[in-house]
Amino acid sequence: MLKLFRYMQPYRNAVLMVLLFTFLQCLAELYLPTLMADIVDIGILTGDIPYIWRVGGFMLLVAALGMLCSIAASYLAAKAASGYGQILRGRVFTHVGNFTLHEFDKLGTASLITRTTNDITQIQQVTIMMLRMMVIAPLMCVGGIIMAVSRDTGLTSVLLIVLPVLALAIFLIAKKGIPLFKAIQVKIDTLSRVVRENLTGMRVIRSFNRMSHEKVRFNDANEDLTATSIKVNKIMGAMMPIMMLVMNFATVAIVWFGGHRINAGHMMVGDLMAFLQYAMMIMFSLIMLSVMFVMIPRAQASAVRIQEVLSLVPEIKDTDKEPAATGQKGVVEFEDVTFYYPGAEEPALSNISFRTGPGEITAIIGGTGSGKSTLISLIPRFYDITSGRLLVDGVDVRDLKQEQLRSRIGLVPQKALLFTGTIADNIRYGKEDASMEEIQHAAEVAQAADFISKMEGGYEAVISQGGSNVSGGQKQRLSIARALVRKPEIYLFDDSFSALDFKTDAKLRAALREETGDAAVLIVAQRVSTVMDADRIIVLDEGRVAGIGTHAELMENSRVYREIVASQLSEEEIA
Ligand SMILES: Nc1ncnc2c1ncn2[C@@H]1O[C@H](COP(=O)(O)OP(=O)(O)OP(=O)(O)O)[C@@H](O)[C@H]1O
Repeated sequence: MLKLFRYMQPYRNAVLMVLLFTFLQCLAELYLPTLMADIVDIGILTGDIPYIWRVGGFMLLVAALGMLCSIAASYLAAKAASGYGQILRGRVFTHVGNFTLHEFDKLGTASLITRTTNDITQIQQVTIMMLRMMVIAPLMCVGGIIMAVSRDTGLTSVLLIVLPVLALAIFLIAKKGIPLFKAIQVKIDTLSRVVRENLTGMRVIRSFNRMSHEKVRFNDANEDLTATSIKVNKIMGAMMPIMMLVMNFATVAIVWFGGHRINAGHMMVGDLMAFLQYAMMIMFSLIMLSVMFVMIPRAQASAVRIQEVLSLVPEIKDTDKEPAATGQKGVVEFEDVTFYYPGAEEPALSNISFRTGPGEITAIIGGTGSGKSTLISLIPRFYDITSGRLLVDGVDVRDLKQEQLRSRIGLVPQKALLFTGTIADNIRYGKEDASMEEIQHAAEVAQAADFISKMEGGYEAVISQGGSNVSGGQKQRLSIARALVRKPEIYLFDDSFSALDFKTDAKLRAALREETGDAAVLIVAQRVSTVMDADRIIVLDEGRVAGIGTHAELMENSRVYREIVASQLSEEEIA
């Protein structure tokens, strides 16, 4: 947690002010019982009314100052902790933005969401408490002991018995509670994962009638979290009565022994009253310390999870080099590229070599799991290749800044994803400053203009979360328009025509050929009809190139390609 505190730097002054105000508040509170003892022992016993008024007035002043310090400290602590939370959230969000897909896989999306929200809130709340209690508890404890001893040394023997008992009780409670607090965080992760899968997979769950199964899964996670929370609350609930019991015993003991000492003339009534208050302060400060010892490990568990995210170094880093201009545009070259997914034993791609130039369409076809999407994801450097060379415009992709590289690419992913906002906003996502004409043109080429004009509001029609109010094919066409509006040098279509009917698919490809001009186009497809007129077709089989050439060439030389064609033609004929 201390490591994370460095992000509090901008609030350093506020923190110092909190510590100062809290310190002053403690001094005021420690002074009050002494003033009260003076009123009783001097003012009341001698009947000195002006003295009572004078010291009483001073007491009010000290109390008011203490209160003002307390308010100021609370306000500044809340402000500093909230700002700290904001900074932490921002840091985590930005850092996660640099992650490669591998790091996402490692931590899990659900866990990353919990870490950015719940864990940081936890740290934020504990920081508010810590800022205040860190000063109050030790100061009240030590100050209280000094003041109590100064009032009556004889009575302190009661404290010598009570305080160790209290400390032991606190230790036992904390020992039981701390592991449970750590467990809670992990259980919240599990619950959010179940909720997330349920909400995103609602259609599948319903269509397979798995509602009851999912309910059981949710209930298990929910009950597990509840059971642990109840356990923690039981322990915390027991803490207060135990503390109160010890404190009440201490009060009785102090009054009893104090009474005897007053009778014997060793002590005055005011001193006993002040002593009682100091004893309370000491005990309360111990309780405060115990709360801190319980809360800090809890926040510590959260801090470790945040630190884990922040210390994860993205595998793909930007180069410092400025690549020499090659004069090439719209060229992608694979030179003997082999790629293993992190931790995988078998390569997903082996010895891939091909070159696609400006104005050329290269299609990639192959069975499921043959490595088509993997090949496409290497070009924008979602993953780094294991061996060989991958060149874009004649430069190794590792020698280009990621932003530089990606600004040349228009990617249409396999799973079309839209963002909440209007249709125009979603297309403009590809090019921030796109004019309305450019947006409309992109939509026309993507064969989306027709259905957009039929929607209420046209380009201003609102897309709901995740694009649930448009069909799969419409979603695909909008994500194609988003890539087109960018006018990139390299188009990557990852199985982006699968949800389109044959007619729309053909119309779209014809329009694309005109639109893409000098750009390199890579199309991953399952349908032979989609790839037939490409300049080059790469047939992938279990991560290896099983043939490269035009449709006619492959029909002659490639057994795998002929098998794919044969299987699809017969399927279409059957249909
Ligand atoms: N994130 C990943 N981590 C580890 N292995 C992966 C990952 N993604 C894909 N793979 C593996 O890599 C291989 C190629 O997957 P890829 O998604 O590239 O196939 P594909 O040809 O695009 O398949 P499809 O047509 O079904 O989309 C598969 O065996 C798959 O299990």
